[in-house]
Amino acid sequence: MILNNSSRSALFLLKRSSCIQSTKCGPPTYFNSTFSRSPFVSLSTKTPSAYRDSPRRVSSDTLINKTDNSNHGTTTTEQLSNRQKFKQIDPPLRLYEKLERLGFGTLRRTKRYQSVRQQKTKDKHLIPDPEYKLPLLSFFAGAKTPTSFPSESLEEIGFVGRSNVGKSSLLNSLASTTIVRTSDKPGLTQQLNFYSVGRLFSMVDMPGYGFAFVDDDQRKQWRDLMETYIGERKTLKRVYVVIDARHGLKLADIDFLKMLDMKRVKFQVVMTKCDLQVLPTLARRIMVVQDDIKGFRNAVKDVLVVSSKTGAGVNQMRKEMLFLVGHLKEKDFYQDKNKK
Ligand SMILES: Nc1nc2c(ncn2[C@@H]2O[C@H](COP(=O)(O)OP(=O)(O)OP(=O)(O)O)[C@@H](O)[C@H]2O)c(=O)[nH]1
Ligand SMILES: [Mg+2]
Repeated sequence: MILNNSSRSALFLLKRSSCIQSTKCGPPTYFNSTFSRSPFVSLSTKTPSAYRDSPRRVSSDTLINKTDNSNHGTTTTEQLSNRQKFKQIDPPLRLYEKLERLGFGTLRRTKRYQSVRQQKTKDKHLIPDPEYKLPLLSFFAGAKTPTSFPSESLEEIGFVGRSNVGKSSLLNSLASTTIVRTSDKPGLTQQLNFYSVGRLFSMVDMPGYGFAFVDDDQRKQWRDLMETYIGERKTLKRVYVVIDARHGLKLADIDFLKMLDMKRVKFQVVMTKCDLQVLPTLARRIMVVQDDIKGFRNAVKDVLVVSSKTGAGVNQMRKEMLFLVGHLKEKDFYQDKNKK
């Protein structure tokens, strides 16, 4: 029998379907799935991004709910995966404006953000903040045990966070220097390092917590050292909890925040490495983090956003620090400098 092209492919499809249904070929996994994808759709032909967004990657609960007829095709918030929920967060326009002003890029030219752009062009009288500079940074003490803490004199600001999150780099960036040692390998800072900022105040760089590559004894020793310092230091004015903007607050961070709250130490979350996020994702991440810290009594509600690499947001952080240690007058700090 001579077959033309179309009857050949029809025969091929018929054979393939009977093969899938027969046990000889092994049970195809997607047959049990509630997701009704045609078994003949070749996954390899999909683009990576399409594959990423494919319902196959969504948790099974979501999948089941999505195909549930009782919902009449609608999907409620509870049925969405965390990733989908994250994408649905709609940050307010003023947050985008703030991030643009801090130097975190500009919004894409989409219809959705047109109103922000129009609003911006109307604001012709924007006066940027002056450039704040910190005096020379100098290392004056390193402490591996509480007995080697230097005597209390200047007010201190501590920097904590998970390993490799960018604490030491942030100190360098704030003080426009490179004297603090940094590394792309976690666990470089292994003691409390005290740096004086001229005669204004001191910054204390601390080891990272939640570091899986050091042994438990070492980790406990660092944790005890930090807890003792934070709990007993009278000159400690504020603790900056540095987190990676790509990850938000992790369990180790929450655990540390609980300890700070218990010791009634005022702390503020600083999101760094913000250059590695696109603007809408960064804005959403900020909203999630702000929501996460709502329950902490000693948390400063505003989250600081910086990039040590590009310097975005660093000037704003310097301004906050100078105000905190009393070197910036209240009227200069609170005055809305952006309006005439
Ligand atoms: N892209 C980018 N990379 C950063 C930023 N800040 C720090 N890094 C990089 O992150 C890595 C870790 O930086 P460190 O400052 O050593 O991190 P750390 O938190 O002090 O690490 P430990 O001392 O090990 O706890 C380095 O390779 C830095 O170059 C940032 O804002 N943007
Ligand atoms: Mg470090």
